[in-house]
Amino acid sequence: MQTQPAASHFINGQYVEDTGGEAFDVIYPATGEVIAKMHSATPDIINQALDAARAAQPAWAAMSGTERGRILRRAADMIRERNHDLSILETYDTGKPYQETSVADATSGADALEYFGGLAASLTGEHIALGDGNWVYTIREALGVCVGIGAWNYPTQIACWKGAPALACGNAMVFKPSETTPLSALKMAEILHEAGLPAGLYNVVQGLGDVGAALVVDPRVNKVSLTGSVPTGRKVYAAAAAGMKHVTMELGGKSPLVIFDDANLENAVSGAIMANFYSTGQVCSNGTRVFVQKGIKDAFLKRLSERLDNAVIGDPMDPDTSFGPMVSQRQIDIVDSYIAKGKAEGARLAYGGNRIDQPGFWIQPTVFADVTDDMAIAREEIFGPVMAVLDFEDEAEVMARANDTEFGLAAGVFTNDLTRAHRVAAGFEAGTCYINTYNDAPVEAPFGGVKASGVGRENSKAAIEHYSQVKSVFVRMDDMEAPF
Ligand SMILES: NC(=O)C1=CN([C@@H]2O[C@H](COP(=O)(O)OP(=O)(O)OC[C@H]3O[C@@H](n4cnc5c(N)ncnc54)[C@H](O)[C@@H]3O)[C@@H](O)[C@H]2O)C=CC1
Repeated sequence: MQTQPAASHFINGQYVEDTGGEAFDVIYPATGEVIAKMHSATPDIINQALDAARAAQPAWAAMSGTERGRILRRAADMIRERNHDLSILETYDTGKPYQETSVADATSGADALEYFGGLAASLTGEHIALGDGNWVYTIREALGVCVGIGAWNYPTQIACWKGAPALACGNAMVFKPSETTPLSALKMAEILHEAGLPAGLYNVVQGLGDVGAALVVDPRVNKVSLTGSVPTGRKVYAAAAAGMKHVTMELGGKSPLVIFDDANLENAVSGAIMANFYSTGQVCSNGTRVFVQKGIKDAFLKRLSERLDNAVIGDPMDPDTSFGPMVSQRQIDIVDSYIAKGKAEGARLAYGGNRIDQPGFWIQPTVFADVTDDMAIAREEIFGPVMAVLDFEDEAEVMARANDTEFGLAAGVFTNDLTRAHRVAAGFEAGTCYINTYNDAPVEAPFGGVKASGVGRENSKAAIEHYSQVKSVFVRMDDMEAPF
């Protein structure tokens, strides 16, 4: 497959290069090979993208929602038709197994375009009757130019989860992918324009944090949506606040997964696997603090080890492979350092813990048992395949411990006690909760965090609120009065 794109950026409906920008390599995580060479956006490229977005947006907002939606839904169909090639590209970009990318990346992007394309025609204001025959009507308006900044774990999905609601509401988008995974957003831009999106409405510019920072502070930008870490989120939120811009912050987490001893053990083990090892643990909502009630601790750890033995670790392009490499040298080094900390702090290594000796960024699925709340592996986001298993005795104790974190992205519970399940979900300080399941993220449901994990919601009708604003128009039918 040709992994080198025609150029680094996609602006005003076409590929654009500027070799004056800092060069960086794209690496296939499974082998460490360079698969593309890119250039970071120069100030001129950033200017071109924002000017194009600014120029194209008013006419797009003036189109009917039905027309806008038709283009998004056409793009969704094209993504599905090309799912195989897009999934291979995503595997090259991220290292995630084709078994995953073929069902969870381009397809999830298509879901977003289909969903928001469907909603576009239904975005209306309301009529509000006042006394004496006077009234107000509201108009749901686009914000203008939205900037999207992506993380490296779900590059296609993030490009679409931000682009689809933005475009459906009549905005233009300038998207900056993570410098680690810059390839697939370009394909999304290509497809959107092939589907009929007018030039200038979905632009992609490449670069590191400085390019993101330049976009955030630009006065031509009305909204910023970031998927990234909490430290980056704090910087971006503060910079956007100075310009009073709208924000969506999808940030990191250290989510709790609570398994009571009445749970279906096999399902609970499946939940813990999905909450820790899918995408080699590189999922923001992962339930990496697994609280297991003492009565089933030994059975849980035994069954978990047996199930982990079934992981197929190998060539990510092989459809049988179910566990791939980490995304980068930097990320595997972070994970390694946390494994060392876990050992040093006295946690018991119950599974894995070693790098796999081959080119690329390979590490075993890793489980620590006997973890306590104060350990670094129980407090900090690792963003890799490291599960921390903590013991607990009763519900009140585990709820206090589960919520004792600065994060609040997600939380899960496995139990067969119906009332307890809902009581626990109500008590979690988290934006996204799961009962007897984990890490589902369908486009129909709101997704996002509380506390340090974020602001705003992606997906669902809730996202519309974050990509549009309401104008109130007061209409007087009788005579206007004034004091003098
Ligand atoms: N809540 C969510 O929906 C998700 C959150 N994440 C979080 O993302 C993190 C991993 O992704 P990374 O790419 O390492 O995160 P990161 O925070 O290092 O980078 C995210 C993006 O922000 C850009 N950036 C960095 N500094 C910036 C600045 N000062 N101004 C503007 N942009 C800047 C980067 O170039 C990148 O595109 C994890 O913490 C993870 O939890 C990842 C996926 C989903």
